[in-house]
Amino acid sequence: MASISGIFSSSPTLKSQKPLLKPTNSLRRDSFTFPTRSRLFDRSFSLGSTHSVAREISAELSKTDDGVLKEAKKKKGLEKDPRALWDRYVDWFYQHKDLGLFLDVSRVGFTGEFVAEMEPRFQAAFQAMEELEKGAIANPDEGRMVGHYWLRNSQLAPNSFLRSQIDKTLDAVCKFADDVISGKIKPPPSSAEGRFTQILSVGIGGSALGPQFVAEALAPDNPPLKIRFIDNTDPAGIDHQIAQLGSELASTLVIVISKSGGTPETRNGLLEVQKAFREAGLEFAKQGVAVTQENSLLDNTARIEGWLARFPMFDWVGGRTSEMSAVGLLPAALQGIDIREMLSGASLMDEANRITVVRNNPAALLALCWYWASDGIGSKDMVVLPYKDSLLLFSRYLQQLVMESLGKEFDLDGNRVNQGLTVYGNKGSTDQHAYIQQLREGVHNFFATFIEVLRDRPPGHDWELEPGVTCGDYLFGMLQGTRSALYANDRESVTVTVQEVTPRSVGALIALYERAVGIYASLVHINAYHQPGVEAGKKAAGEVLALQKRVLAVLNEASCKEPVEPLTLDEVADRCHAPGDIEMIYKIIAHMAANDRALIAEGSCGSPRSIKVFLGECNVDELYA
Ligand SMILES: O=P(O)(O)OC[C@H]1O[C@H](O)[C@H](O)[C@@H](O)[C@@H]1O
Repeated sequence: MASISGIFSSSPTLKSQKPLLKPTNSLRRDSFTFPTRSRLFDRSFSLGSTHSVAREISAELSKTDDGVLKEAKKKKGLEKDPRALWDRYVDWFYQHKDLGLFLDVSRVGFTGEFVAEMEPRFQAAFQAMEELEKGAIANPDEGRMVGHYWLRNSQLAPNSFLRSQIDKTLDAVCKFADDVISGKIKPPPSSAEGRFTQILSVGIGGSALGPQFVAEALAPDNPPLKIRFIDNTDPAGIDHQIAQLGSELASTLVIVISKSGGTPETRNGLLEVQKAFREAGLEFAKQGVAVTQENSLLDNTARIEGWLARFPMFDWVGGRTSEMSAVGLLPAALQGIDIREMLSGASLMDEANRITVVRNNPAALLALCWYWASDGIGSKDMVVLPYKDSLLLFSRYLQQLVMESLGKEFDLDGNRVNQGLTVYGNKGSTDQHAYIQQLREGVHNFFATFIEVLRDRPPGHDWELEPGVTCGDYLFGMLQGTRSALYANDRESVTVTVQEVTPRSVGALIALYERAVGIYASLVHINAYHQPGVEAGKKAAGEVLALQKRVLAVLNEASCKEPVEPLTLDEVADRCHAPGDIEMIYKIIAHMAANDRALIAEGSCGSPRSIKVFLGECNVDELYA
């Protein structure tokens, strides 16, 4: 059994230390050294203050009148002269030679005047990013550092403790994956296979989207372990995944991923999977792996129940930027994906994104385009169109990365701004046969991002399906044609080109968009690293379930009477002392009735005022509970 619990050291988190600290205003961030942990805390907090200098600059700049943007847009339509457009293409063309990645922003109409106007904001954003990477409290509301960039270059981590956490985890992930693939770590002998053949990943949001995207993009045709996902609390969806595994459940490694370790959907998925294991006579603990923060509910459960392995999630890595932590690396490595190459692609991209000249910094160029195209307020949606089947899930992955990061009600100073940038898209050319009609001719509420992959097939496999033309040439033609047709109708677009879909280029793409989001957030002066809005929905869901328990108690009491007393909705609401919640009570009862947990005595759910309801079975014990 692989036990990596040593990785969960008992060191306190930075967050728990914060109240002990005294803010300083030192700006001499480069002169710090960190021989002891207490110095580390001092430093991170003083950098927090330094970070606020960049914030202040950015706050001032964000007050700048955006009249320039409007004026520039009015004056200048999109360039249509082919030679001038070619010049623009070449002038703004970005290439990263080592990564084989190119960025074309020529089909976004920003002007030189606009770029000059934005320059101070970009410089403030670069400064904020530098401070973030050095360990500033860049997520002020949650008092957290933001360290996903350290995951692909641990040397950047602000102290040796964090560095060793990163390195040890990466080594543990690689070793565990090697041992599972080689059969050194096996399922219990009851498995016919004698080795693990399947992964069932249980997680949601940032604990699912990265692993799903990477699996779709990079898993080989015959991976050492195949992967499936439970990323919801939909019972039918869960049953489907378990049914598909069939007898291979005995050789399935279940990876439960949750940073917080308390997300209800993930907990439910785990409970459902554990039930399936019990029913199949299997011992879950021997096949269960947890990826979560130290001492979370999930971590404690896994430790107490003696699961096969546990891997850490760090406080300073957000869910939506966790693909390069154990969250993404463990499932990827188990599928035979070269995770060190992914990390190296991301690291190279990070280096490029540290350049403080906008036109030479690909993430800054993207942020510039987003700002121009959506007026810095998300007035246009970003449609992401990868012309490559394996990148299908990129837009879904970006949806969380971009929308959860940028969709904010308040800016860093508490002003109501209702920021955001809507992302959607599937893939080309498939979408040309679905909604591109509207993009070309309909409501003009978007800009496009084409993701182009130059290599069609592995070398030696191509053939001409008509003289001089391959299947991949069609895909290429469709992309170029759509890009031109949209532009001809004043629809702007960005094109990101990679040579091939490889662990390196996928790592680079993830890093590119992570940084673009961070820079854009600075430009519009918001915190990209928290998600307060998500809590409102979770709280409301909890309230619905609490109300359901009261409804059940009321119905149970009436159903235990002799004779049974069917109740109207008004009666249920009164007895729950919740007359204002009658609509929700109706929905709760309709849901229970559809699942045979409540019986309708009179009327039908289609006519809410007419129904009288009771429970098929009364539970006397509960009456006195
Ligand atoms: O990883 P977990 O703690 O289970 O969280 C899973 C997801 O839940 C939330 O709703 C957050 O908004 C996401 O950012 C997060 O990725």
